[in-house]
Amino acid sequence: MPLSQLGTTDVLYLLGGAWTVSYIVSRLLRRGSSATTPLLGPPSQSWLLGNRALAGVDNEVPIYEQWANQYGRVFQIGGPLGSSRVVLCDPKAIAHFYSKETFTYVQTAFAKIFIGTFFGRGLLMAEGESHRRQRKALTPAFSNAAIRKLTNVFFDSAYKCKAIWDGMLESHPEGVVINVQQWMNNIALDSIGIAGFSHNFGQLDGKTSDVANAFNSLGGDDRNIFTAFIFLLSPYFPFLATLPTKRNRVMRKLRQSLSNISDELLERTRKESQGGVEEKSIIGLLIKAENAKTDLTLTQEEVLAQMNVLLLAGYETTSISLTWALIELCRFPEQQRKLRDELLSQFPSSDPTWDQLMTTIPYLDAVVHETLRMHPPLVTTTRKAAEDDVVPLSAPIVTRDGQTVSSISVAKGTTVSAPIHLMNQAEWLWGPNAREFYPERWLEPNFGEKNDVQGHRHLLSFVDGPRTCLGKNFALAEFKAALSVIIRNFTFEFEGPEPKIEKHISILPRPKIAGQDGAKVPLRVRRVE
Ligand code: HEM
Repeated sequence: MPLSQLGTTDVLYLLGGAWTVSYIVSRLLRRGSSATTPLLGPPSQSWLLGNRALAGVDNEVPIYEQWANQYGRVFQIGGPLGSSRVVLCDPKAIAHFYSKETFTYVQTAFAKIFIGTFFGRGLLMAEGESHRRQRKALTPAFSNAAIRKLTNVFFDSAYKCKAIWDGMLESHPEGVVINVQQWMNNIALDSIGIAGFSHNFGQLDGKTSDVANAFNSLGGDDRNIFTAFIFLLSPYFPFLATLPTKRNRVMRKLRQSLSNISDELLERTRKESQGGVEEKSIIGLLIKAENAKTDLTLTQEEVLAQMNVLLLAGYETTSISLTWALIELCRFPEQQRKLRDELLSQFPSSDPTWDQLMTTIPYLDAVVHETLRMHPPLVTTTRKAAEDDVVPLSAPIVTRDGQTVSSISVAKGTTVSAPIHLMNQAEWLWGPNAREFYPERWLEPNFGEKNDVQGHRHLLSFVDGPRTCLGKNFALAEFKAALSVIIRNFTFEFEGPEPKIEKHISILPRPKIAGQDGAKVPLRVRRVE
């Protein structure tokens, strides 16, 4: 049934059910805890829907910045059904919040159930000691030495894409229009498959995989109210996940194909120990390390769940970032030329090594970080306080009852969030051109001087603390390798005047050119002559 055909009574029943569950859970969580400091914040338009200022907005940053300026660097927003969340925009408060992740600040109940049900009990949903143990087991597989060995996987994927585009352009010197988002997905999925767990999904060989289908399905390409409803409730009522809906069938196939891939990988690592080919993939290294120990730190189920974690954390994030880089380089042709000139002058006929990618191509580094600054794939971190906490501030704020405070109390059960996109683009941290794509800022001698945000290069795109992105070096190597091949060989332009870019709601928000059906970013691509 399409959403528009839902009656008012249906909607009220749905909301009533959701409210009852969330009310009971939040009462249970708050029992015996102290109170959160009363904070200023934008008014809610209604108890039922909360503050609606962010609903359907493509760019939330100016709204958050205005609230931070008006109410202080820590404020409160009303959510649906009388709920509220504390928003931290103060660098010291954010550093404290991230440092206490997995113990004091934990995934919200829904996020935990969602990740656990659909992607297994891996690192992303683990908390506290279990998270620490799993992270310790996984970390060596992401070392610089390990990523260095994987760099050719990223180049191979980019060159496969290049070969296909060359074919498409052979008899079209005027260029062809290509939906680049699809190709960045193909590069990212094949790369994470091979580098993550030695499996070629074959997206760049013209195959379609169950994994790509599952992501499209979760990403809302087949939205309908019935499947969406079953999907949203199935974490709470597991039998719903067994109903024969299209999405459940797709998810079953995803689990089955990942389980087959992990069996193959286990078989290969066994053969390797008897003198086969060296296993370089992240999960392959993990299995090898686990096999070498007498006391296993990860269960078999956890090893399989880490494959899902790599897919969930590493596929869309990288393809979205690559797509955004191409969009920005179309908006700014001068920057596109400058990047190509740098790459062609340093690497006219060879590819950079991993060390060169990481350290000696400054403008590529600037474009990559500027893209991650302007378009963090994850725009906010939202967590629940698992215990009472006191959050220190770098500058005092005035509370709702007129007190000036230099720290705030957060009661157990409170929802707290850090707006990654705002902290990456706030004028008070990045200067008056904060909301412009300007890679040159990364090359300025006094860059970052006034910015106290902790995180990779003052960005929160990879967050900070115990949950900081484990695949950061993998992601940066892949982003830089793929972009270097593509920009050296092709030019990109919008068809006609600069189009409006909208948000396509998927597992993570993706860019789309306004008016396109689905998450499409068609650009005119020409060969560099
Ligand atoms: C541009 C690309 C990427 C960005 C911006 C990014 C960003 C992030 C962010 C924000 C988190 C924290 C998630 C949370 O708190 O819920 C995270 C976690 C994680 N990322 Fe990435 N990521 C990227 C690519 C990758 C890649 C390619 C991999 C793996 C190959 C990866 C592996 C992970 C893992 C394993 C975690 C979980 C860490 C933990 O819970 O301890 N990421 N990433």
